[in-house]
Amino acid sequence: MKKIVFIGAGSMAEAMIGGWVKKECVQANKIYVTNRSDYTRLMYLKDTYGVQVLEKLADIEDADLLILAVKPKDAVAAMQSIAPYIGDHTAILSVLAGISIKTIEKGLYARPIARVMPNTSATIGMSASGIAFNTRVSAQQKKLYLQMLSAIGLVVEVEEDKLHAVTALSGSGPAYIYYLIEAFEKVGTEIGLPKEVVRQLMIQTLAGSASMLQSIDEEPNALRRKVTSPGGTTEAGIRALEAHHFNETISACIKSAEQRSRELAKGV
Ligand SMILES: NC(=O)C1=CN([C@@H]2O[C@H](COP(=O)(O)OP(=O)(O)OC[C@H]3O[C@@H](n4cnc5c(N)ncnc54)[C@H](O)[C@@H]3O)[C@@H](O)[C@H]2O)C=CC1
Ligand SMILES: O=C(O)[C@@H]1CCC=N1
Repeated sequence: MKKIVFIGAGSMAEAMIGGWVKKECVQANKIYVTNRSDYTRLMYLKDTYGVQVLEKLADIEDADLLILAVKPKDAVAAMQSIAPYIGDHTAILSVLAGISIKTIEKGLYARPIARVMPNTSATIGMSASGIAFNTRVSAQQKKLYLQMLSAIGLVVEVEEDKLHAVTALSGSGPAYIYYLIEAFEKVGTEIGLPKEVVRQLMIQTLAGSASMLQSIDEEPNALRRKVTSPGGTTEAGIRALEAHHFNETISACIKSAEQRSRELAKGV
């Protein structure tokens, strides 16, 4: 691909650009960025990653790929602004939460469209992404998208409707984990450790547990049992989690996010 244009230059665009440039998967000078009005932000991306700033919307005409990366509420306006200039051969990759392939086809006409739900860990090549395609995406294009997404982490192909679940779990997931670390830091300081020490200990604990799950062929439940001594500290902690409805809390979190993704699809 000679020209890839990001429509929207926020957190998710930066995470993908950062990941691709670092992994040398896409040459920075083939990536163009544009947004609604914040030119300083575009210059920051240019200076940091070596990407190009799109001079005017008409310059999308010869783009091979447009990446839709605005907020879902701005999607219709963004599509209306680019529709007059979009070239016949241009394919679309959307990272918009909720917004369906059908809506994108309505806004940008019949063309190859892929919807991906990455997460911000793309920055360090550790995204967990789900992807779905419309029928116009060729086998060769699919292969290319899967390669591009693999360069910034794990990618799993799913039916389009399942992207709501992917969004709720791994799209939003990093925020839940950061929230968890915030909670550990709060309580850790309450019971007498400096915040920095709590952070170090819990990041390592999180990374260690994730690596155990990746490298050892055992169920989470079995690994948990190995930590939990009868009558010990873990058992006391887990009992408190159960008493405070941990499973219901997680279930409410994921179902609310999934529901919100479905609402975004309806423009709510
Ligand atoms: N932030 C995240 O962790 C993830 C976000 N997403 C999706 O990525 C999309 C972008 O999210 P963020 O980067 O977090 O948002 P953001 O608010 O950081 O960035 C949005 C960008 O779109 C630009 N924009 C708004 N209207 C525009 C228009 N009409 N034309 C051109 N540019 C326009 C804004 O100026 C801004 O640069 C959303 O649809 C979100 O659902 C998907 C996965 C994870
Ligand atoms: O919060 C959001 O709507 C977006 C989608 C997944 C992560 N951030």
